[in-house]
Amino acid sequence: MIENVNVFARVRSLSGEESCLQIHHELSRITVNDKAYYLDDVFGETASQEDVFDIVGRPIIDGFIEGINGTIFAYGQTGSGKTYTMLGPDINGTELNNAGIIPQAVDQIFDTLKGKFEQDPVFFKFSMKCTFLEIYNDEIYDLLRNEDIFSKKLEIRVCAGDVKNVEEKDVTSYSECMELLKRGIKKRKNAETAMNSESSRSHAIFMLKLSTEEIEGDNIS
Ligand SMILES: Nc1ncnc2c1ncn2[C@@H]1O[C@H](COP(=O)(O)OP(=O)(O)OP(=O)(O)O)[C@@H](O)[C@H]1O
Repeated sequence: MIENVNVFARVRSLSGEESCLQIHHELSRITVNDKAYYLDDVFGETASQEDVFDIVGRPIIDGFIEGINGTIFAYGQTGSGKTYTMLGPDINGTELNNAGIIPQAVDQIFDTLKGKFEQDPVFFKFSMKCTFLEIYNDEIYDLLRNEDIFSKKLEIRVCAGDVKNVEEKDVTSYSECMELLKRGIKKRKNAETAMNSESSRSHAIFMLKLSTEEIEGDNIS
């Protein structure tokens, strides 16, 4: 069962080095230097991107399509595999191999919505908007703005709980959404760290806002 907050761990391979982490998948336990931690699930070095998405992403996306807000975020030190898990190893490549949580989520969302629409083109309607922000040195930048992002800092509207003047783009398909994602990623600030040759220097937030309308008899929901 999915709780309000679920916590997962994923261990990446260390190219030949010995790891101090041990994974016990059935017990959802990770052991670090003999200290055991129990989480909602744990993924070892052999877990695939699909394995991670099925447990971490799919329930959130199912809820999102039904109108429940959801967030998936990755946390870890530089080089630990956040970008790999969220996006995949080569998000800008022409072939999307080993797609991470975000591309798989976008695919599932449009697949489900288009299926619903094809079943009932008269009574089911949907629209989706996408925003992509980065937080760098405590400032917020819009990754989907056409002009130079360094010139436009944005502000959080605390009362409204959103970001002022952020660009919201309409998306109608998986490929449109992926184009925006790739465009935004190219604008992110990257630099090398000792642990990662292509380290992201900021926190990135990719958001989708979905509106649906279903007509059943006289009821519109
Ligand atoms: N599960 C995995 N399987 C294979 N390779 C992985 C895995 N996780 C990460 N890697 C590889 O490890 C390297 C670092 O991963 P990644 O860039 O995702 O780290 P990160 O946590 O996003 O780092 P940063 O915070 O510095 O941006 C990349 O070359 C990535 O392809």
